[in-house]
Amino acid sequence: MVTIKNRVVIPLEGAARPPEFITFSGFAEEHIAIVFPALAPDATPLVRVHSECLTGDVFGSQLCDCGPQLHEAIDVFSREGGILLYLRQEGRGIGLYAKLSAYALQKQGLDTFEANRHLNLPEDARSFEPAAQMLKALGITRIRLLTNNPDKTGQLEQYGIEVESTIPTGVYLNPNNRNYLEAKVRVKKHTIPL
Ligand SMILES: Nc1nc2c(ncn2[C@@H]2O[C@H](COP(=O)(O)OP(=O)(O)OP(=O)(O)O)[C@@H](O)[C@H]2O)c(=O)[nH]1
Ligand SMILES: [Zn+2]
Repeated sequence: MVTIKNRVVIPLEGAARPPEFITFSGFAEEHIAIVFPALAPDATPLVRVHSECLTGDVFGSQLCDCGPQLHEAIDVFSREGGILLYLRQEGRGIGLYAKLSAYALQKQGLDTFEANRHLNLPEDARSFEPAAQMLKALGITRIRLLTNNPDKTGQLEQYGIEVESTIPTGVYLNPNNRNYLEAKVRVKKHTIPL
């Protein structure tokens, strides 16, 4: 059973009201929930389930859209409140080194999913069960979800979270991530209007 371990308030640059960073017991990875105080506490919570992307989240890589999606969530939640579940699932769960190997293959023409398979790894190794477990530990079973990925919505429902509505993120297209975004739409049916 996943339970809350600790809560600590951390002021963030640009966030008028500081969020709580929440740690958990019950899974191996160090997933965290970042809870921004809600303006309307009775409304269904707005949630972003974000998979770690060191290159995009920290360094602003243009090969994906993770960085701007993360910052969009932080901006919106800073204003309205919301819950950011930051999952330590680098590279769709295959890890950082494997993701960088997959990037090398993508430079040779494979798409993001073919590249994982070429490395004998799953196209997408993520389970979103920990996200559902974290929400339940926070006492939340009904959410509004910020995502373009239908698999996230489906898995959260499967693990007992009612997704009242799905809200798409912005479209963060640039010349370097077009192939990546097109593959997500073509293969995994992401709802990105390209
Ligand atoms: N293996 C691999 N992982 C990638 C690649 N590009 C980004 N990632 C990882 O993909 C994850 C983000 O997944 P996405 O499919 O972009 O988006 P999503 O989180 O499923 O869906 P959204 O909620 O709409 O953002 C992060 O863990 C990134 O590190 C890549 O080319 N190869
Ligand atoms: Zn990324």
